[in-house]
Amino acid sequence: MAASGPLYMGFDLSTQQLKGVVVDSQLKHQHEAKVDFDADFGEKYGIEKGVLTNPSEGEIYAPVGMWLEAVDLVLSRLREDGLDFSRVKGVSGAGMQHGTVFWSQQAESLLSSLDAKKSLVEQLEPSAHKDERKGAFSHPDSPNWQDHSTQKQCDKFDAELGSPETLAEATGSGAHHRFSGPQIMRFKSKYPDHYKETSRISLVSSFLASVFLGKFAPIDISDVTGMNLWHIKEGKWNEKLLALAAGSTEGAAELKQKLGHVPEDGGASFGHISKYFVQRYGFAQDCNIVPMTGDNPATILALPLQASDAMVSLGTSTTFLMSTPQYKPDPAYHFMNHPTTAGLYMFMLCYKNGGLAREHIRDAINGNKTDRSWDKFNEVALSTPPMDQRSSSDPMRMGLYFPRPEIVPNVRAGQWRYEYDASSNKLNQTSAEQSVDADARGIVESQMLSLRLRSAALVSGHEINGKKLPPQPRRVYLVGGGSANPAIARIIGDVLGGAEGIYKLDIGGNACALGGAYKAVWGCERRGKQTFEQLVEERWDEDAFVKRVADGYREGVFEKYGEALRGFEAMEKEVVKATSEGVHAQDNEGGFMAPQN
Ligand SMILES: Nc1ncnc2c1ncn2[C@@H]1O[C@H](COP(=O)(O)OP(=O)(O)O)[C@@H](O)[C@H]1O
Ligand SMILES: O=C(CO)[C@@H](O)[C@H](O)COP(=O)(O)O
Repeated sequence: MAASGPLYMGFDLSTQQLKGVVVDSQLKHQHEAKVDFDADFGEKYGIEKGVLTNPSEGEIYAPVGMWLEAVDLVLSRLREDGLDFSRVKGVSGAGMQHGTVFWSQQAESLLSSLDAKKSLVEQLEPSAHKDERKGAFSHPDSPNWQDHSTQKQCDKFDAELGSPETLAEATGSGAHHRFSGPQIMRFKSKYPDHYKETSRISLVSSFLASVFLGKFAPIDISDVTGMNLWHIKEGKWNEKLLALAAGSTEGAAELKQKLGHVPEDGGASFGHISKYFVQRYGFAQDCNIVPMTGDNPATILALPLQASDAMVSLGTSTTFLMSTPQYKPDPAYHFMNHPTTAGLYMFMLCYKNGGLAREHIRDAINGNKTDRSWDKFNEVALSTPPMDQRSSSDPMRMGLYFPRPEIVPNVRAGQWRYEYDASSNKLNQTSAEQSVDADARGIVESQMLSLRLRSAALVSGHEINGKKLPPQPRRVYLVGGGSANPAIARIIGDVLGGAEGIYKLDIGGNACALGGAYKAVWGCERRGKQTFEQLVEERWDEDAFVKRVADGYREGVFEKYGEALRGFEAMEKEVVKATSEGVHAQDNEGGFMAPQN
């Protein structure tokens, strides 16, 4: 018997891939497909790890035409996977946060009159085909979240409302290089003609929603909080910050128009899918486009996350996510609107040196760049003792591994190694002459110590089998490409704890797209005021959807990392101070460093 019943589709347009996941009403996974930008388009667009770079200015960006090609390709791969598009009743998803897309004056008329016999890129971005016709974009590229060209603009954003603290209080974050407000400010001054020609500025998420909708889709209520332009508590654009980005008070009105209205409800359909997709792929005509959100907000929708749970997303970036009713902003981290539930917030830490920095150590351990296996990395990581401390009289060894300039803390690229004696609280910088093998455990410990340090105020104690445990997350859920790695999961449990353990979603590598698909289910099937959490809990199948992959809290080990935290915090302070004073031997601005053995 042919399968029936509605299906829901979620996308994840992130740094290195476009992924699509399809689920049914019961949240069960049905289909998935992906486009890998380097593998599928590396040569054509000249990208590496999904992006183009201009190191002299710290710019990192991606060609929008490539993403359009990816949309057609991922849909054709879903068709090859057997998807019956006529059953798809809702589409939602996510885009990497902060990135902006600049639409031209003729964009909406092009979007609404697409010919189903031709590809999206041919019609919307003809210049990607060396065609001189005007396309739908006033600028061909979208700044990527790894871009770090906006220090000057960030200084102005931090000062505009009085201090980084007041900016964070208003917008949920201090100024960050990648945030859309500082990026738009720089774009306007670098490309004044392109800015003038822009009819609409989308985020990556609302760009993707616009393509499916066939007209401009509004910016999402959660993703808008990654711009440094939205006043979270007032629920509206901050006029002073708009004027700063646009260069004048009159400019603020024009910018507000280019950004458009932001609806409060993350679940209300924007309308039906564009006829291009109905004719080309056979989507149902009444398929709804439900607001697409940022990749991290979508990730927290992939499971019924409780307030005391943490998610660690091991993608290109490493991010730490919690859903919380508390709003306690600070320039060191981010608070964002929850994508579905008013009154909840998403707490986030985001590191630029995540997956690529771990790969960098993996390649050094493997001794060559062609062997991409994680086996040796995992083997040495698990055979190295916590903090590389072989006996209690040895100092702890720790380091910072930043092949690219880092966000948390804001320092330029470099690699530093230290020894820390916890009993005397003494910290010494050591030379880079250490065996690279110790770096496998070292880099994961370093990343996790940073997360533990900064999330300490949000976690609380738990009682397990009548025993009181120190403050830590109840569960840690791992998602993103790196969640497939058991050694990394083990070390994460050692450092972060996790009263009930470390868990992984069944399709953890696709959690973000999955969260997007669940959002589509909620947008289309919610009853009255049913919240996203209520709907997901009602349909959640714990045994099928999540797996416990490692122990969390281990008595003794967790406490040892607690001691290491003091040294880690001091090390970071020393590195930040030294780099800001320019006293720094081993750094390397911009690109990747040569392995240091
Ligand atoms: N077995 C593994 N161990 C560690 N890292 C892995 C493993 N498999 C994939 N990765 C990492 O996952 C990253 C991609 O994750 P993904 O979530 O798909 O990225 P993004 O969403 O940023 O495009 C790669 O950079 C790679 O380093
Ligand atoms: O900048 C951030 C969050 O603030 C990044 O998390 C991006 O949203 C992209 O992440 P990947 O999914 O590509 O790692």
